[in-house]
Amino acid sequence: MSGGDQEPGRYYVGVDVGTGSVRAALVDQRGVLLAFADQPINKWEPQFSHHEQSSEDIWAACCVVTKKVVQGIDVNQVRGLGFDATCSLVVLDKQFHPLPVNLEGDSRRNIIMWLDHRAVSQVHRINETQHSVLQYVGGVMSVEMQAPKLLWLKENLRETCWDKAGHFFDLPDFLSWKATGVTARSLCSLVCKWTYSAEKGWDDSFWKTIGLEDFVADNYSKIGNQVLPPGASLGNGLTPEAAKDLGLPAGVAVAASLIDAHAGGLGVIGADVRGHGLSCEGQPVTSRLAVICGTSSCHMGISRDPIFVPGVWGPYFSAMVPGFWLNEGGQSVTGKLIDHMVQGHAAFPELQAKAAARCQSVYAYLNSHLDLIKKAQPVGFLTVDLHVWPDFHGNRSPLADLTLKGMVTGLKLSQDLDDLAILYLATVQAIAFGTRLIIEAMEAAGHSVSTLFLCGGLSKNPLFVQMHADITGMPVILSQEVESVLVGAAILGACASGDFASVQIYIYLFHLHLPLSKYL
Ligand SMILES: Nc1ncnc2c1ncn2[C@@H]1O[C@H](COP(=O)(O)OP(=O)(O)O)[C@@H](O)[C@H]1O
Ligand SMILES: O=C(CO)[C@H](O)[C@H](O)COP(=O)(O)O
Repeated sequence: MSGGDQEPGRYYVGVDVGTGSVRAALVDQRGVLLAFADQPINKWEPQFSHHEQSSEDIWAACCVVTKKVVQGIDVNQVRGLGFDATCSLVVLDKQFHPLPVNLEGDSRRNIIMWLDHRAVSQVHRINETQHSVLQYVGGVMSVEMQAPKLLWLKENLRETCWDKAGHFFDLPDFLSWKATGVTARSLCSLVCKWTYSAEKGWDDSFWKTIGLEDFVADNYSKIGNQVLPPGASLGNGLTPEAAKDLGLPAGVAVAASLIDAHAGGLGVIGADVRGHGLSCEGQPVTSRLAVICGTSSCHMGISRDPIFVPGVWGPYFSAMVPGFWLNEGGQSVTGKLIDHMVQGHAAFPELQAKAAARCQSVYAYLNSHLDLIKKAQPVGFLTVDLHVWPDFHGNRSPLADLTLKGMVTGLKLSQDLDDLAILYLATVQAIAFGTRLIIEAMEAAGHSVSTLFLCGGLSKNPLFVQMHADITGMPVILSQEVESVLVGAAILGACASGDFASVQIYIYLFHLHLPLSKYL
């Protein structure tokens, strides 16, 4: 296998579809990010706990950002394209047209988002079966996975959606289909969200037991009966139509996709830490925990042998790094919770005005305000009387209880900027304690974690990063390239191009050039 000495001028494009926006990056063969673009995407919440998006809207945003990042280069030098996305459920009819996932019959809204909690009754019934596939999702299926959502559609939208549906895609797989016309699914999405086993395939008895025997009868054609490892090249690459949409030549290699958290994990877990005096230098990759922190946080730990951690998703074989088992802990709302607490506070308009006057983000302003009011004390002491329980959207891990709610204790009548700053700090601390609980559960089951590698939007917040280091007692490493999720997506494109033989080899090549910063 030839290594990193490729001829110059080979580019890869990574596209990352998060909850709130779509991002793209142009990356060279050394893993250096050369151009970045982002674009917000629409979200609808027609009822409490119902969260929907539009696949057409998302594809249009993918096209906008891709065109932007390749501006100014010879597009014939783009060798590969990789997508990652949130694990939301996309529904199309037999002719691949969007179908409504809502009672209003609005077919533009054809995606049930990952954080949608409408299928509570369905997931309870699925868990009551105690079917053996549940062992591989931490013992309890999450309402955020696809089986309960599919059952909800069958039970609630039979005529308008279920009977007409021809294709149910995880969003990452929808994007690779849209780009290539190939309906093959990624092993990542099917293993992590659809109960597919990398070793045994689909389990007919599971789908029959939960009342979705329809899939078995048609040999899983609607949910995927061709499965490829992330990074595998799809069909003949970009179709002429998709190529025109994206501003790239037809035939550019397109990779089987990854879920966004997994792309982030791939983007950071192989980081080369040599020469930074870090305790993790020389330790196995299995001692690293990648924490991808955006709207939610996902905690990705890998192992050579399967480890069953109650309340932590997995173990999933080869779903992120080929040949390794993956456990995925998670907190359903982290960035979204911080935004909710800060934006809902009475002093938010004052904060916005003061931050704008200093040309700062509200979070940079709050961090400096905390520095001011803490005086000589460590910042953590500001919250001795104020505590937050962060499960405002249930607990994903390790309690795996969607019924849990959030809580704040220690509130006073005052509602000034100091109160807002301290509430913000307590929220960040609560999230970091949540990460600590997840690590403790993983360690009790057999993982041995020594270092955290953070990425995602929240890793740009120094207070968030510092609290994770303080509260877990572990060093936290950040890649200098903050858009690590996009690096992960570009790794897929590089793999599909054939320039590198495997995802594993490419992780190490890419990371040789990424300087690190650390929090202790
Ligand atoms: N520079 C920053 N400082 C503080 N918080 C940030 C910063 N950038 C993004 N965030 C927070 O990160 C979250 C979004 O992260 P992102 O990775 O973009 O999410 P997603 O992938 O879910 O769309 C938001 O809650 C946002 O407030
Ligand atoms: O369940 C997931 C990963 O397994 C979701 O895709 C994820 O939690 C949503 O990601 P983000 O917070 O980055 O938008």
